[in-house]
Amino acid sequence: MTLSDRPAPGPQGADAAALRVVVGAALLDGRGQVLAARRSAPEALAGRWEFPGGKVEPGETVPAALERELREELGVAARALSRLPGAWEVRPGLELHIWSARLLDGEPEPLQDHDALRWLTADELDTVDWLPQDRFALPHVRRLLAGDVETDRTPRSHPTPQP
Ligand SMILES: Nc1nc2c([nH]c(=O)n2[C@H]2C[C@H](O)[C@@H](COP(=O)(O)OP(=O)(O)OP(=O)(O)O)O2)c(=O)[nH]1
Repeated sequence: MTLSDRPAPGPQGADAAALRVVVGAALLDGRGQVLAARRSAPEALAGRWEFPGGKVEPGETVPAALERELREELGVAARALSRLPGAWEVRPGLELHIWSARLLDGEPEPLQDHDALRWLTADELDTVDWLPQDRFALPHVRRLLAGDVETDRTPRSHPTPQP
């Protein structure tokens, strides 16, 4: 059972006030690859892989938070597309949501919080050491990737290796 199955907060909104969302991006390149990022901090999480993103600030929408985090952490412009099913507890009061996102401009770089980035195909999703909660999202990401190949034909914003 995921946290999405819980009853909605009561009319006072007390649960909602206590609950914070961290949003991760399944950032697609339009060619069937998704970006994974290796955390550099804190020490307990360093070396584990995640979907780049961060906590939604008070008063901010989830898509806006995602787009802001991708600008700050990776230096890219991206558009949040839609939320994947599920919500997973990171710790009490903090739950993880994953959204699909499209890279619009820029080449992702590990500017903040990460020390490595990898574009992964569906077949490569299991080749990195994901944070535990992120593993629950992988079946949804795999489905997303199956529908991502050549969905748009605009030039990729990250370079193709030359022979
Ligand atoms: N960004 C991100 N965080 C994740 C994922 N999976 C997962 O368990 N987490 C956890 C790691 C952290 O405990 C927490 C997010 O914290 P964060 O440090 O990335 O948030 P933030 O960028 O907003 O940083 P701060 O304002 O707290 O300094 O959620 C994921 O896929 N992406």
